[in-house]
Amino acid sequence: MSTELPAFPADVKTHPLLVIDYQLLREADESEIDRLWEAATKLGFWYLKNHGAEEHATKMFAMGADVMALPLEEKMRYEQGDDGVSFGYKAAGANAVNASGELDTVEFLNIAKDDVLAWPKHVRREYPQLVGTYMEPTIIPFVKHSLEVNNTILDIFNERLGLPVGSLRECHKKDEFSGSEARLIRNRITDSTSKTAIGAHTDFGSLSFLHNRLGGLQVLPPGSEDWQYIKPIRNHAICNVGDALAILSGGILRSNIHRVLPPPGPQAGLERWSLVFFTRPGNSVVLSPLSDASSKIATAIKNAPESVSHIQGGGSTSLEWFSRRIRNQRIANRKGPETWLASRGTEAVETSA
Ligand SMILES: O=C(O)CCC(=O)C(=O)O
Ligand SMILES: [Fe+2]
Repeated sequence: MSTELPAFPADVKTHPLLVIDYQLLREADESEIDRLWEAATKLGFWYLKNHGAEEHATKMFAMGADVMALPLEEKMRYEQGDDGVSFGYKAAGANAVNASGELDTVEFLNIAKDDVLAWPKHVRREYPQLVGTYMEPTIIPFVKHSLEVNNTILDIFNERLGLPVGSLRECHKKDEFSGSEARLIRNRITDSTSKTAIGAHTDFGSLSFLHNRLGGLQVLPPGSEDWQYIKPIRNHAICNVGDALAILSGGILRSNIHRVLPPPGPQAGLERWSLVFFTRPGNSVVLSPLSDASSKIATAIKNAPESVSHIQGGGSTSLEWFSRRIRNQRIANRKGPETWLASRGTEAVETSA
């Protein structure tokens, strides 16, 4: 993909994020860890620099361009289906973006971390053959690096949450099947500059490691009525906390609602590509606050206002949580606005209020 993209417009309001230096996190720099903690607990989004994944991401975008150029008929042979499984291809228009059932405009390719780590075996599903040619040079290095970055951050949160060493790692075991996946996203040029590409949502899992080249991502900051753009910054990833970690931490870590629109200003009219690695808990992990393991989490739950009771997760397993959310956003499963509501995670209370 060309790096000569038009700049993000200067006259569009953006929401600033703290810039966290991954190398400093690795060196256990206390003041950097303080800043990460502030970002993760207040908004739940931050920029990450010096993360070492930039080259891997560039190669992933090239892989994505190649694979997405396959005929639709070929991609549809690997479609994710309507049963609440994410892995595989998702065509544009297969998901709702809101309760009235408007259609999304993005296509995805979701590659399971379990298939990547087991390669050349397929343990979760098959992908277009072309994907296989990119496994060793491109996909495996990207996924391994992304896991390393997210695990480093999980270990920091583990300590700050006062959990026994390794508790969060135990919830995200490398060898347990999970919903963890790499996602390549293409938003084709549409004739609208305002049509929602991905509807408002919180991420389903624990940590998302996102690579953006063009604008379009927006957050609804806590207490705000206005959606605000997150400006892509070269060589900076965007990281955010998802529902699973918000629930496990008793709401101390924030899973913030976000959405994607077509790129703004002079970037409008360009195809938008993005890339995410999602770290999600092992399928068997029960999504409930880890109150028994941490007095900080127990206190957070005790003091939580009634309005955030959704943060308790309801005790479903990670697999159930994840499947429910995916299944109910599929337009093929839509019965009415209730289907959209059934796809909601920790954003439910805030958005329906
Ligand atoms: O494309 C983006 O910038 C964000 C994608 C996203 O929010 C998601 O896939 O969950
Ligand atoms: Fe997201």
